[in-house]
Amino acid sequence: MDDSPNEVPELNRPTKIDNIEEPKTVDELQKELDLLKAENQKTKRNLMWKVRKLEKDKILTENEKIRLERELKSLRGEVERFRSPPLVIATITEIIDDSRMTVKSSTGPSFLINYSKFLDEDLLKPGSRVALNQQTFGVVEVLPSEKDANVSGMEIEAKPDVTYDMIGGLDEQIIEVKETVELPLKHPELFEKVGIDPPKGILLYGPPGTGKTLLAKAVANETNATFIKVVASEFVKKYIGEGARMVREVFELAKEKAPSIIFIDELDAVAAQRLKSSTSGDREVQRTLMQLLAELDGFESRGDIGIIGATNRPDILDPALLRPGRFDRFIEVPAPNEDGRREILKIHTKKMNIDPEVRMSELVELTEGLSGADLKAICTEAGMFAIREERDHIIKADFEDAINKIMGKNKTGTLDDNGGVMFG
Ligand SMILES: Nc1ncnc2c1ncn2[C@@H]1O[C@H](COP(=O)(O)OP(=O)(O)OP(=O)(O)O)[C@@H](O)[C@H]1O
Repeated sequence: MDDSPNEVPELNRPTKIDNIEEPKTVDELQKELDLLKAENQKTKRNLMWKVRKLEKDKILTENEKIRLERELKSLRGEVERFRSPPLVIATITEIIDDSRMTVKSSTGPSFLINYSKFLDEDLLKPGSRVALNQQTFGVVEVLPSEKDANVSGMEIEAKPDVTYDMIGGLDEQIIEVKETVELPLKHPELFEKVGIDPPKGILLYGPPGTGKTLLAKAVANETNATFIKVVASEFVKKYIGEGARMVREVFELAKEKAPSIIFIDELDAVAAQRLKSSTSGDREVQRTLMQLLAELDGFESRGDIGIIGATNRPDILDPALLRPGRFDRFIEVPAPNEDGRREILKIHTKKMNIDPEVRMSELVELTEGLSGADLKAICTEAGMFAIREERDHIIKADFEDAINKIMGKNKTGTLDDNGGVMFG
């Protein structure tokens, strides 16, 4: 070791270290600082924008929450309403004083009940119909007159203008209907002479829109009968005892207007197989069905009243309804096959002004699986497309658009261009 005092020790001597960078100049540092500042500004702006968006989202979510709470409340109310027992219908027989009156309920017995002074006095008259709470027998509301109630559930036509030639693809069904409903109405003496009762009721069953109502109307037309249509689901809509009363009234009306055809659509609504009746709604359906059975059994089939039921669900019908002397003939009204569709399309395009390029066979092919009601809708729609384009005739594209619209999807098939008018 060398300890000479003149020598600077090794450690204190300035050395050059390779990997240390040259110090930055002030300018460079300033530039970096500016860059960082700009970066910070940008991040700050982004964050502020995000905060504003979140605040907006929060307000929207809060509004949505309020809306959903309101909806929940109204749905709860609705559920409560459905849970509440149906009301009893009664007719006022006498107003005793300003708080009491006597009523006769539609299920039979009479009651002396209290009523509120807040009800409209002008409406509270003997003969008015009121709805009563099932338990307390308090008057809940005064109902519109019976006539109004009837109109909503019943359709009456003196002589419908539907004829058999307006029905396509149901030739066999027409023959059967003629034999079972028309013949007894037109020639009751034939049955008398032979000594048998004419069939009372027939049941038309099949998918919706296939011509069941049309068939019933055509019979009424052919026999000059009044057509009375009721929709069975209307029987059991609201008030206890109302369904049975309506059934009674329909049969009374049919007798009054005889010859007549009673057409009961959606028969399954009151005639589904009896379940263990637990709710008062079920019991109401039962009562209505019992009344219907009683009317069917009770009236003498002299052939001047024909009863036609219709359903899409024959499988769920109560067998009691299908016994002899009730609805004992069943006629299937299926969706139309190829020939059926051709006939139906011919009927509905008869008066239409159609371009010769439209080929019937193509339309028949493209409409496989559709019902008579669908085919009618397609013809109407095709006409509408032509009107929209200010044409006075219907072209192939109109039909294609109409078929697509009715089928609810874009069918790929198109009509070919071979020409030839196929409409008769
Ligand atoms: N076979 C058919 N021939 C001609 N038009 C038909 C035919 N089937 C249905 N239509 C048309 O569809 C319309 C509805 O048919 P309709 O009311 O007879 O059907 P439905 O079987 O009684 O239906 P729902 O079961 O829905 O009561 C008719 O007014 C008619 O324009």
